[in-house]
Amino acid sequence: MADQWQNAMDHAVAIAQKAGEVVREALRGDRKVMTKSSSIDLVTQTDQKVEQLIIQSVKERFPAHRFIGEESVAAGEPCDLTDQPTWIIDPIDGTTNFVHAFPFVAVSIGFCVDKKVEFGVVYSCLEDKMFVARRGRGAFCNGEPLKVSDQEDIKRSIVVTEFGSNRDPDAVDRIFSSLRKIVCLPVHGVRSAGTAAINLCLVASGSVEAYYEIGIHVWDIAAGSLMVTEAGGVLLDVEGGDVDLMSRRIVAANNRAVAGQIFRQLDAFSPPRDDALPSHE
Ligand SMILES: O=P(O)(O)O[C@H]1[C@H](O)[C@@H](O)[C@H](O)[C@H](O)[C@@H]1O
Ligand SMILES: [Mg+2]
Ligand SMILES: [Mg+2]
Repeated sequence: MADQWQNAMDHAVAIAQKAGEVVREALRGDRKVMTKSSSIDLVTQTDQKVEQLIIQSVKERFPAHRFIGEESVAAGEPCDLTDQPTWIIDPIDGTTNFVHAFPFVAVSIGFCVDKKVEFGVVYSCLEDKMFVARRGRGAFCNGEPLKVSDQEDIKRSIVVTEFGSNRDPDAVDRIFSSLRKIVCLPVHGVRSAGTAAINLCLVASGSVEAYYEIGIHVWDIAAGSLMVTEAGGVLLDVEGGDVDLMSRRIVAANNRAVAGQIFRQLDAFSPPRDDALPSHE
């Protein structure tokens, strides 16, 4: 059966590729760094330029579609997810990596209809890996199908997480207490790529068993979350309920056994929801 969203997905892949060229080119020159909510919440002109490039090109092709973009929300646009076709864009996921030339930087484009992610595109620009997932049709990296790890024991797993940009002492204490419990299970290892989108692709690829984070935003995870489920993995909230893309909390794992062993260690907290803020932190 023909795929209703094939044209949009092809467009997303093409524009992610083009955005990746802009990111790679920008890495060859100086990067002017600005800050958003705090001194460690970074943004560059490249983040803004890439977001505009993506939005303009999608608008020309699909004028009725809506957008949630990280840098547009930072500039005061609403973060409203309706039932209408909506592109959810993180122009550079891993801006801190980009600023420091730490080599994991992604362009992340999710596409939702009726609040469900229909497709996700994550382009890992420096690895030149194009991850694509289509709801009900699988997840792929450079055309090769992705499959999660079949490990069921957290003690034989690698877990990925991030510290994020929240330095509120209570949040930092909870992040460390959760991490301590996970490290001491013990797990084989803990890693951080510095980008939620790539972390989710690592779960989808079977390179790690799980990823969790509190404090991410919908644009960090919209595309990568579908990569995980289409590769056979699961998503949960950090307290074990259903994942909510606007809640800023996620556990992504290869299976329910590992996801359950993760969320039970977590000292959960609730940052302000993406859909409850006039503009994001
Ligand atoms: O702001 P960008 O788009 O680079 O995204 C974020 C990452 O994706 C998080 O996992 C990560 O923890 C950081 O909060 C980072 O800000
Ligand atoms: Mg991001
Ligand atoms: Mg970003």
